[in-house]
Amino acid sequence: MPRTQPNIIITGTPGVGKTSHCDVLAVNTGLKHLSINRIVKDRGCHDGWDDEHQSWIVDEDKLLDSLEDELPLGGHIIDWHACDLFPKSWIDLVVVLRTDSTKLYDRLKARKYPEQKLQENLDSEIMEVLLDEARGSYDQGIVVELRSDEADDIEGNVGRIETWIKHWEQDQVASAA
Ligand SMILES: Nc1ncnc2c1ncn2[C@@H]1O[C@H](COP(=O)(O)OP(=O)(O)OP(=O)(O)O)[C@@H](O)[C@H]1O
Repeated sequence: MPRTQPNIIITGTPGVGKTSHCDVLAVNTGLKHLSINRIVKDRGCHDGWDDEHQSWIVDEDKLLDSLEDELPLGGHIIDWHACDLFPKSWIDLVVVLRTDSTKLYDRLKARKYPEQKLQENLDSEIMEVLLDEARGSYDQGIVVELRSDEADDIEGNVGRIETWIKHWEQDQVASAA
């Protein structure tokens, strides 16, 4: 059955501002904010804790199994630092947030990230790893790169995404008529 509400991935390097964007977008649109980090932990979609990287070792099959009934229905904002595992047929828009490396350094430092993890994330942002992943996994037309340097960017970006949602929903109605 065609979706009446879209599924949107908000992705990017840790600290780039995904949660900050998703929280506002969820309030403004009523779409459901799915924090994949929280789902991995709460639904046990992992093979234990990785001490070195201070993160859960994600079991992608379990994660997809746990999402396969709800996600294809639409109406979700998917918040994660990876995007390539979600089937193309589930996803309508992929937003890759980007930020300046000095700003990212300050944000991760404020979160007391260990030096190695901080450096890995900085490298990942500089090398555009998430942007490449998004472009390699989805049609070019649905991948959008947005800046998340200043607090004002959040409001502007969310406004742009809300406009996109309205157009998407109008297109769905038009193509169903
Ligand atoms: N556009 C922005 N301008 C200024 N500060 C921001 C911006 N976006 C996020 N921040 C700040 O950066 C920090 C990290 O933001 P946030 O938790 O939203 O990032 P994230 O990408 O969701 O991180 P993670 O992947 O680790 O969950 C927070 O302190 C937040 O207030």
